[in-house]
Amino acid sequence: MLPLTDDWKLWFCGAVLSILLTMCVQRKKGGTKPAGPLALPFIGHLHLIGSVPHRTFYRLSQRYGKVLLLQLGCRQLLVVSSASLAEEVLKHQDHLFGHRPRSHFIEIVFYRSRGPAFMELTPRWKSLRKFYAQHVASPQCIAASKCIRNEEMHLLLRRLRLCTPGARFDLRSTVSDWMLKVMTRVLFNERANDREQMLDFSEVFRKLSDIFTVPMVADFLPYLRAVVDPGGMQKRLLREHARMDAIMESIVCKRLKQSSSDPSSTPKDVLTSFLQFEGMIPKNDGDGFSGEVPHTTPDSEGTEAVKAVFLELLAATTDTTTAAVEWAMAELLSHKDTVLEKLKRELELCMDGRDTSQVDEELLCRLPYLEAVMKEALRLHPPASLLLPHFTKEATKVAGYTIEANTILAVNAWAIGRDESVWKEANEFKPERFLAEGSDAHISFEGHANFQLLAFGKGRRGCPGRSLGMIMASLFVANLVHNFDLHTPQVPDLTEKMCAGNMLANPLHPNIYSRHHPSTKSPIEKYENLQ
Ligand code: HEM
Repeated sequence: MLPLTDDWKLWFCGAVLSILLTMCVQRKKGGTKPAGPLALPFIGHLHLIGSVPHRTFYRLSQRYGKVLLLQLGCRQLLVVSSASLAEEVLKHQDHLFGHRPRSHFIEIVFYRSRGPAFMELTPRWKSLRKFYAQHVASPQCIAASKCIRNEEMHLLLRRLRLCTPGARFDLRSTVSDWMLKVMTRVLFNERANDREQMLDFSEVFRKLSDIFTVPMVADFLPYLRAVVDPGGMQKRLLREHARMDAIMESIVCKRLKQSSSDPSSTPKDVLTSFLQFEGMIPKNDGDGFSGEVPHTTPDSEGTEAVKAVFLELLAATTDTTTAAVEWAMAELLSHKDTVLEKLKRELELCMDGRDTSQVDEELLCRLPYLEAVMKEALRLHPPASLLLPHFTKEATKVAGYTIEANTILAVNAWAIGRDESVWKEANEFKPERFLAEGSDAHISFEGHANFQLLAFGKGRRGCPGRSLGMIMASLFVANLVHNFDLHTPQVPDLTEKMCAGNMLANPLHPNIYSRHHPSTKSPIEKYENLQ
């Protein structure tokens, strides 16, 4: 090595000093990049994430500010934790942050991101969103599928009434099975687990959801993909995906066959509308089927797109709505003498004089306290606590900080819902805040304002199934509360766990007692012809 002359030593020290000085000045000014903890070589901040990332990000944001920039292996993650910053990225810069990052799990399970939720902002995404708006989540479609939800609720109530008084019941699987049955009927006119090919549906679906919990090493450290597969995750993923693919394939093929052999018997459901939308079966103009009948059998690319869309719709619906019900019930059982009693009274008043104890969907609009309870549960416990990941392909500025191209964005909806500068008694469960006379009566999930309430996201990537999700979750809670007394030996433990969404770490298993409503008959008669 060459010996350093005194001149060089002086130059060297001067250079180091000026770099340090610049760093200090930049830090003082806020710098051009958001502040963050020290990153380790290769893994960056991966070791800090922990099992409940929204809480880790919340803690880090308390220390480093509401804009955080983390290095997760080879990927940069920007986390924002205030309503005004959420507005900046989801409204003013929605055109940039509206993309989704690629993920190994998503690529496999959703057929190379061919459903809209994980697709980039392309014309195809736009037309799929339009399809959803018209054929899945429009008020007309929701009204048309109301009878399915009421029927399935009737069957569930009948089954639960047969439980031995005081039996422990598994709330989470009961809700998620119900959601899955409702949605498989709404989407493709089949009940999960009803026919032979559908037998394993719930089981495979749940296994895939569980795998979703585990962050894939491949996403952050792709160079380890070939050598590391913790817990055999990759193998399990491929196995369960193959099973789910076989089930979805049988559903799509059965429908295609039915439509070509006997078009008039084709059910009028979302699957038929989608196959028509894709040009895979002829359109029904009301007087029978018309238009070009495709002469070729759809290729695997065609059926893959259909499977991706339907699997994604089931995933988007089931876990989120199940989590919403579970959190609402956990909070109600934690506030038995106050909120739960008040909700029971509201339901009793609304149901008074009716000849059934089943709360039908059309009554939900007459239950403002129930709506406030559901909103409050979603404020404190948004099932997608960091929304779905957003992504910018272009460099930009957020709150004055420079954000590089190809940065992933997480919006901490959980932290924003508990921000004390926005919400009074932010950590308390107080549904009254959302009632007409309450302090937050004007805040709603709809529209392009109120970025402090983000359980359904906002902007172009905001949830298209918001109304349907709220209806299904509210219907479930209303019927459970009105028809049963649920007891837990202790106040429920509200510790969180990231499963397919933000859920209770210790699922509720309350003791169930059927409530008798002397003035009403059991909720059987109206749906008596059901199985
Ligand atoms: C309580 C129930 C639900 C909750 C809490 C919920 C929440 C969310 C959230 C947070 C997002 C991501 C928003 C973003 O990244 O900015 C989302 C996206 C989505 N949700 Fe929901 N959701 C629920 C129910 C539903 C239902 C019932 C459907 C089906 C109709 C649905 C379909 C979707 C789809 C397709 C997307 C992706 C949208 C896109 O990327 O373009 N969700 N949902």
